[in-house]
Amino acid sequence: MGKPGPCGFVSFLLLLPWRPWLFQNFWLAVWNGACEEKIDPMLDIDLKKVQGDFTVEAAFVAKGAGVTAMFGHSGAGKTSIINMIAGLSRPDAGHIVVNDHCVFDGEKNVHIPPEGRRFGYVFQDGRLFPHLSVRNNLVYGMKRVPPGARYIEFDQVVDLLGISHLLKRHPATLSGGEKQRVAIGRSLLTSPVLLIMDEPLASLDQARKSEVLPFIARLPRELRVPILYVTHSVDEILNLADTLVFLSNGKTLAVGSVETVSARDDFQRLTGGMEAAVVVSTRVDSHDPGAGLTRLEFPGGMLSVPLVDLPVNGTVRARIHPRNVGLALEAFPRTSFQNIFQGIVTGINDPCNGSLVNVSLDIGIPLMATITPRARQELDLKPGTRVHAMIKSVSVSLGYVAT
Ligand SMILES: Nc1ncnc2c1ncn2[C@@H]1O[C@H](COP(=O)(O)OP(=O)(O)OP(=O)(O)O)[C@@H](O)[C@H]1O
Repeated sequence: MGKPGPCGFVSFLLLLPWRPWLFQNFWLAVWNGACEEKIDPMLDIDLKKVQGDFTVEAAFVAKGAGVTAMFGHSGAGKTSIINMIAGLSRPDAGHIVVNDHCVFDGEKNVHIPPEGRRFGYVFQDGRLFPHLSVRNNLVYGMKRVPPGARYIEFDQVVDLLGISHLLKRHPATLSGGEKQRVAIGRSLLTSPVLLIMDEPLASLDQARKSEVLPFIARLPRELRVPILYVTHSVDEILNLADTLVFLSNGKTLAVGSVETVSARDDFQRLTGGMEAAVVVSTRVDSHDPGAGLTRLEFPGGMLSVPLVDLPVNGTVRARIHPRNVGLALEAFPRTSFQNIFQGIVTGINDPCNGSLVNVSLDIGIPLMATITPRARQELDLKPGTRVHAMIKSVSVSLGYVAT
């Protein structure tokens, strides 16, 4: 995100020789409910702040211990919102309630300072202490948490993140992915009520990203810690997010499931038109090793995909790219395509490289297909034309997808 965020300040806070009693006092204020308690939503955010020419007016509610991803163009207001949630800047109005603890309420003049919010942070660059071993980096924050307020244990975190073999090493000897896993562990061991992850994978190459993603995906379910995740990456959103908050010009344009929000035209435009994809939540129905296929069930039908190593009944997100969808006016009696569905054309766009055709399948899901202008002309496609959509391939988010 490129600008000073909570990171510098939090590193500074971590280095302060804090007194445990001071910590405890802040926490008691939080736990005792400094303002009216609200039950149920895990994250209930409503913020208004005018900063120069830019106004933030954002609100969203995310329930359950899942991953809430904030996504928006550069300058959409993600850092501004994170800074307010972290307590580094004070909103003009609104409220911030996390896990039924109110840390800001404009009307009641409640503003818990950052160090009293019990939030954990993970940033793009792990910010480990270079002079400390991995073990000592991990226990650094944990030692400052009163035992009664700890709900995450050392062994649990080390096992979950697969870092037991690294404990004696120093940060300089770790790979980028290992450093990030240790940084996540250090934050978790402060037993945070909310983990804020600000582009935590942005500095890693694709291989390292794929290494760390599954670990992040396990956190909400195995440790019951809610995560607020800021990213520019659609892949990370599709693999991790339960709730997607889509921001533009300081406002929340949409809040909801990844499937719903990512299907919006404005989201598709921002994420690159032809690279956009339809996302379908599915359940592993069965495997057929002989045929090399796995069958994924979704409300309305089945998708066959190349064999995936996932347990039956596991949930996965299937992502269907427009470039992998072909359209025909008639059914092919003999075809190698495994996934053919009937539907109706609902709209046609003309991006530079071809036509993007929106189709509403009879089984109730939308689909997009890329076809050449010539194919469009030959098929005489227009809204209302009935078509057979052939899905050539489906990307499956393996194993670590949020549910
Ligand atoms: N203190 C401030 N005073 C005035 N304007 C500000 C201030 N802080 C941020 N802005 C403006 O608010 C807008 C949103 O900035 P913000 O950093 O929150 O966006 P962002 O979504 O995090 O962007 P990026 O992804 O590029 O990091 C920008 O136009 C920025 O210039």
